[in-house]
Amino acid sequence: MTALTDKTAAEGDAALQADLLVIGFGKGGKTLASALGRKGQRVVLVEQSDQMYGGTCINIGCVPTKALVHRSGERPGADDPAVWFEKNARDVQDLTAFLNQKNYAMLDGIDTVTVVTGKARFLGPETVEVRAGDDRLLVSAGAIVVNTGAVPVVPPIPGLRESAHLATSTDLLRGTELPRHLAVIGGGPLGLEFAQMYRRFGSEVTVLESSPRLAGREDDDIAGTLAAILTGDGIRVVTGASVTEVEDTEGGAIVRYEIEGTKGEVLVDRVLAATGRRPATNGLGLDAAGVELTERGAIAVDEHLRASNPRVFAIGDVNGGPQFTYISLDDHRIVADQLVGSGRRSTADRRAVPTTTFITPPLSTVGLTEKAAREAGHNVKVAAKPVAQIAAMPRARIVGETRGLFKVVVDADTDLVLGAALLGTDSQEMINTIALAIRHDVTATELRDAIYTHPSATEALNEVLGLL
Ligand SMILES: Cc1cc2nc3c(=O)[nH]c(=O)nc-3n(C[C@H](O)[C@H](O)[C@H](O)COP(=O)(O)OP(=O)(O)OC[C@H]3O[C@@H](n4cnc5c(N)ncnc54)[C@H](O)[C@@H]3O)c2cc1C
Ligand SMILES: NC(=O)c1ccc[n+]([C@@H]2O[C@H](COP(=O)([O-])OP(=O)(O)OC[C@H]3O[C@@H](n4cnc5c(N)ncnc54)[C@H](O)[C@@H]3O)[C@@H](O)[C@H]2O)c1
Repeated sequence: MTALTDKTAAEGDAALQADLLVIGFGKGGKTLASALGRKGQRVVLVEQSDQMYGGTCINIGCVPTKALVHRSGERPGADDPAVWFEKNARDVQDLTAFLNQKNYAMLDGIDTVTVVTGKARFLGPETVEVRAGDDRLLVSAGAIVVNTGAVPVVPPIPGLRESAHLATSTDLLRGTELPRHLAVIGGGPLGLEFAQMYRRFGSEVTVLESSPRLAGREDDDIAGTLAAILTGDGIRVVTGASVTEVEDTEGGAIVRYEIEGTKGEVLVDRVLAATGRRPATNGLGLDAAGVELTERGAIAVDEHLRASNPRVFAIGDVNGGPQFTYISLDDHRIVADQLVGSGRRSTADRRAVPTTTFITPPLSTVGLTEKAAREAGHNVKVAAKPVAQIAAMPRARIVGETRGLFKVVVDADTDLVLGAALLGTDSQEMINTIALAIRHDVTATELRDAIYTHPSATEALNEVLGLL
């Protein structure tokens, strides 16, 4: 059993009985396993790959991408871009290897937690089989939490799946070669972060997005500023594009597309499929467990994240909720509350969940857009100012990043903040302050007149909200 777990090998067991079984080493699952293990519960945490201790975020998601985004802005002009990229890619891979081992040790170091490395599959409502090669272990548990994440979608574009040049985000993060020309199919957060970071490392980049514009949910002024920043960086952004075919040739892959009947094509050496991620439920044997799926293939859960089998919970990307690490973390709070708390916490408690797309400068949002607020019938006031014109925010000039637009949407009748879209330096920090204000009914006037540190980005609120 050594392939599965050192602890069972020592005891020679082929079956484990636990209070809690967590399938998948994601953010919510590992936090739950750690919390309940520290309370003395017998916990088994199963992860299918030793490359994934700690889950998507630290190994193939948030951490390596943001580390590369940061490093992409630091290239010394004279350096060979390919050499510089390779060095940085290796540095970031070292960082994720370090965090992976830290995560393993963090859980394995708890006496009552057993980390099992193998692929889990339900055999029945309360029994799971874990396999690694020829090794097999049966685990039964009072509560079972599925935290298996999501996997990239490769769209059914003729020639794409067969192309030698196809890459998922995971493939790119595990490589060290700088593409000469990268095509990115899909202009969502993942596509844009990769597009801009490769561009800044020195690749030519073409983004092919099927929607009529980028950031389709955002107001026109924010979406327009975003597009101008990306094209200003030399990224070719093609919107309204229907990608019709990918054909491998000697010189790379030809990606063909159409916009309203007009054909176009681009020759590239790498094609990133960035068209979303779907819940990872394949091979989990959910039928055997009596666990139902939604129409979109996620595990169907109630507001306490309980599945149709009441012993089973689903947390993180696999339950079809917003795909963010901090949502997986919050999911763990709800399940912990069910297992060892008051049982009152639920997904309905969530208000004003912020997002950040980590392009440079970052785009951070929370709550309603101006358009959505008007459509919802609010009497709307808007404060918006280009970052370059915000005199009270020297931070932008200090860090040499003055691009962007800050916009806050306020209810004119109540003075409460309805939403914000902050495209500008350090907005990934500022947005958390605005989200907290929305959640706790802090008014726009109070936010405007608050004392902020200097020179920070948040102090822009003193000036921008003064426009109301
Ligand atoms: C490139 C990229 C960048 C991202 N950037 C951000 C960001 O900046 N901020 C943000 O908040 N979110 C970001 N995300 C999204 C975020 O990473 C995910 O929403 C989050 O990691 C999901 O966590 P989770 O808890 O659902 O599970 P995951 O962390 O995905 O973990 C699931 C684990 O389950 C394992 N597993 C699957 N099936 C089995 C099985 N049958 N048996 C055993 N183990 C199994 C998998 O190997 C995996 O380790 C990014 C995602 C990607 C891909
Ligand atoms: N900073 C962050 O928080 C961050 C970063 C990366 C990823 N993520 C998460 O990971 C998940 C996956 O991200 P994503 O950007 O891949 O997914 P997404 O679903 O958010 O965006 C996919 C984009 O691809 C476009 N698209 C779909 N099919 C297409 C096609 N055939 N041709 C061209 N365009 C097409 C869609 O219109 C959309 O704009 C998201 O849920 C996101 O929340 C988060």
